[in-house]
Amino acid sequence: MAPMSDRSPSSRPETQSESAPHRAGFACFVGRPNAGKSTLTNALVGTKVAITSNRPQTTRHTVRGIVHRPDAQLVLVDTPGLHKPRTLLGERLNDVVRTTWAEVDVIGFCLPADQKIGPGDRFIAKELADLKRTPKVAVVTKTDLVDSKALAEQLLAVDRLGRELGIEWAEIVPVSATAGEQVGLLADLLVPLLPEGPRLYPDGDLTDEPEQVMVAELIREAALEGVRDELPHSIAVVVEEMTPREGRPADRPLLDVHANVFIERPSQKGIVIGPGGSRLKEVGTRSRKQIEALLGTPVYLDLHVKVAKDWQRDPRQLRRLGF
Ligand SMILES: Nc1nc2c(ncn2[C@@H]2O[C@H](COP(=O)(O)OP(=O)(O)OP(=O)(O)O)[C@@H](O)[C@H]2O)c(=O)[nH]1
Repeated sequence: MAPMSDRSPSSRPETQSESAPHRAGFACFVGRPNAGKSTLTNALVGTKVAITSNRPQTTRHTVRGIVHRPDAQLVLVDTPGLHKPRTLLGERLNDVVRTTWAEVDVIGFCLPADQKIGPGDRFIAKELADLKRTPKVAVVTKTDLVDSKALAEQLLAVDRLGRELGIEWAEIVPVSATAGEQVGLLADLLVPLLPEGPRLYPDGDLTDEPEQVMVAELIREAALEGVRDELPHSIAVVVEEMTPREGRPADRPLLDVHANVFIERPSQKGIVIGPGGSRLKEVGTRSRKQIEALLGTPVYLDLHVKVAKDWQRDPRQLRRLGF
């Protein structure tokens, strides 16, 4: 195994970027729900682009974050978790995941340091083993949650898993995205696995996800906070309109955002709206702040809760909701 080399971003000679060929390509993080994929994407990119939550399976859209370096451009594709499909939506999500895996230049397999490797991890690892050509980096996440002994054991367990399933890890890297530990090193190790080539996106781009989709994701994230476990899959958010308010002075702009929160059944309405509308108000306040931070402008957010009956099972509804 080749974990934890002592290379660090600061130890790289400045001149290397001039002599080494420029590399550019795509990487995606896979792993079971809650493995820390979105948080890691954000830490690498340095700004909030993917949606994190302490609830599983919140990442719906393929959100790309882009790491710009003098020597490379690393485009991160954040996929939903692969899981046992129970609905049409579940099947579509799994298709999205597999298609993404086959297209990227390198896959980062995220395994949390604080949890034993379980059936969920093995399920994904077996799928990875079938993808012979794509280099795979095992990323042991959340290292801040364990001591060094437990971390060492986890690194060995990951090594064993690879050997057992015939996966040759290009690297095994422990990171903590929240503490910012080894995040730069991970980028250093991913870059050499990318093909040589010019940059794929202009400098400064952080994501090519349309703003409306990111705004919808932020609202969805806020709407999922603190609700019952079964509700997450029943919520979809569509931003209907985002327009600058007319007649505002140039130094005090306001962006009007109109969004619909779709649920599957009328009985779920109460959960989302809360007593006297209190919950929805909270969701609005929380997501508005995030949207303002994302877009850098004050926002007026208008949220409506609507019932789209059994939207997860209806192909027509799925298309309308952006799946
Ligand atoms: N302590 C600690 N917590 C972390 C770290 N990375 C992620 N988390 C937490 O783990 C939870 C899940 O993180 P996410 O990044 O949303 O996980 P994910 O793999 O993208 O999850 P899905 O979207 O459900 O597939 C969140 O509560 C994060 O705050 C880390 O490095 N340290």
